[in-house]
Amino acid sequence: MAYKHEDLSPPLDSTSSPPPLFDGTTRLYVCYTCPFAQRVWITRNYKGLQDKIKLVPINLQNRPAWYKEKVYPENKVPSLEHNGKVIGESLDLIKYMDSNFEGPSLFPTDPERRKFGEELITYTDTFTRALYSSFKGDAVKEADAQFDYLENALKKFDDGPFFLGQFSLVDIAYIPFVERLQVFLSEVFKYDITAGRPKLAAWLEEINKIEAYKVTKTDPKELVEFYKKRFLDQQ
Ligand SMILES: N[C@@H](CCC(=O)N[C@@H](CS)C(=O)NCC(=O)O)C(=O)O
Repeated sequence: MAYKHEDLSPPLDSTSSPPPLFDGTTRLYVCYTCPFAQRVWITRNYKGLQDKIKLVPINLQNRPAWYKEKVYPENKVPSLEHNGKVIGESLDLIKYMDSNFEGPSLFPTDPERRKFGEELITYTDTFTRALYSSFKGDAVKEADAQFDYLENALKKFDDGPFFLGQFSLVDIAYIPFVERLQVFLSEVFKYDITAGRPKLAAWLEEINKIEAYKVTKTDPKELVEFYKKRFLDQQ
């Protein structure tokens, strides 16, 4: 099926009125640069749900008050307004979206693959925490350990370039963070995450061909600047 492109609307800020909440429309609240929101945005796109799930971008720097008050008291993105309820947490949301909406399935039925997939999805928190907390310490050593872990995981099923062979929720859980870490580690630490890791290199090459993901990418220059300020206190 051909990918359905859409125009992205500008983010809503403190001056914007809320959408007509709980009118039966399914809405995915995101921030275009948030890696957690990106997971759910990719899932929506890959399943071809552009017409069924309306994307509502929020400006997190200048947040509309109604978002916390009327939509999601946690005041974070992503969140999904569906069937009169609002739910959050990106890893729960990608599973929820895969199970409750039409479109290609993003999790295999084979028990061995499912078990490994769950393990890898759970590991994303360890992976990101270890790397993000290493930037002021031994970032290279931590990057070696964490990207070796991914390289080994990619060796498990060889009937496709993705973690469970075919493209799945596991790839979606990791790619927003790998996208950011790849540019940041390369720019700041001169560290190439794909050097000596052919599986990871092939994974990135294939994932970058997927339109549903490509349209969600953040400008690498913007990422590096933001990460420098956020993690290295550099202006
Ligand atoms: N555990 C959450 C994390 C979501 C999250 O931290 N999102 C950030 C943006 S990248 C956010 O909304 N931050 C706003 C805030 O914490 O006030 C998930 O997986 O969805």
